[in-house]
Amino acid sequence: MSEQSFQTLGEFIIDKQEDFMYSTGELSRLLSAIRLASKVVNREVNKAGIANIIGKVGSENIQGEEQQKLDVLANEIFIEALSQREVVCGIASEENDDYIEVKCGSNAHLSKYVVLIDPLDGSSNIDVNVSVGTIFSIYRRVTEPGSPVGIEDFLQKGVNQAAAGYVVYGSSTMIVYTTGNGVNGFTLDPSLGTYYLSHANMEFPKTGKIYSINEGNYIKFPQGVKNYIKYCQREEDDRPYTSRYIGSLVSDFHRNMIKGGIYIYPSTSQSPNGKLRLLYECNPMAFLAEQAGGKCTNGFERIMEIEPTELHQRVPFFCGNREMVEKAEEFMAAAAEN
Ligand SMILES: O=P(O)(O)OC[C@H]1O[C@](O)(COP(=O)(O)O)[C@@H](O)[C@@H]1O
Ligand SMILES: [Mg+2]
Ligand SMILES: [Mg+2]
Repeated sequence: MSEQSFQTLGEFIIDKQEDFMYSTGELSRLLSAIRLASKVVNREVNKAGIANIIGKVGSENIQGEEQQKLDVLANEIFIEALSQREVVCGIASEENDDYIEVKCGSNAHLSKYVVLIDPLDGSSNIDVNVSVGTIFSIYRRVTEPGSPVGIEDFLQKGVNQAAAGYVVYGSSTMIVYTTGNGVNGFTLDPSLGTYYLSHANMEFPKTGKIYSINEGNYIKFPQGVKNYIKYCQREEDDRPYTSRYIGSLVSDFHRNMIKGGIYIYPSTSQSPNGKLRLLYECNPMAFLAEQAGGKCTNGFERIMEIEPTELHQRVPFFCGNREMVEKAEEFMAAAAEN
């Protein structure tokens, strides 16, 4: 089938507008702004080695992480694309200490959407040409359109997300997103600069055989996680499972959603809340996982039911095939009893 017979992302966004009774097209324009920004970032990622955008900028973000040049560049590209189109009234990003109130353009403050982004996910892989990503989460504001944006517009439970998704900049570049009606994936044809629907109605396969965790931290893991890893490695039934860990959440999640698996970033003795950020990493991946028939918890409770208290708060993260996450939870509960 030649590409012109595939549905484009632009066509899909318009078609799906009908899913929303009183749609104003605002969410469609917002998704289109993300589509555009992802193409610009894709171009930069592809030529990173020759465009002097490899390496560190020499500054740290609020989480004390050294910022990579591509972290900062991707952040600027997404913020500009979103704020120039009056489609959002506020933006929060991993690379910005505080949220940004979008003022440019006369009507931005009238927009009913806020966006939370991880502009470049998997930063440790940028310099070594391993796939990285972008993660986004979209909410309707809780404050009145026209009034100043407030932190409460961002500190919403994941269950309130209007849409969420990621871009994976890998051997091919894809956008995968949901608006609560299933998960769809689109592949970029760089020669035309067009995304095509290549993965309709994505779902976790019934069973999974892959576990993804940074075993280098094994000694610091909770006993429940150590026991689950041993369970995955035991030679019985359909095990041992295969260990796969890219070190980019987007890429590890994408592979596990297609092949079947579980990704875990647990608490450690050093960081009791693990590493991943609730609002712009865990909630969007949880929305996608649940829409694809999977499950996502902090080892005990549903990620999307966690009440956020801070913009950059971290949570332990267990995400993937439903039965694999439930098995991991069994080990966490059993260890918690001891
Ligand atoms: O190197 P570690 O500790 O295993 O952490 C890897 C994890 O950290 C992350 O890189 C954090 O995301 P950022 O790169 O956006 O900060 C995830 O993508 C990845 O899964
Ligand atoms: Mg990240
Ligand atoms: Mg990041």
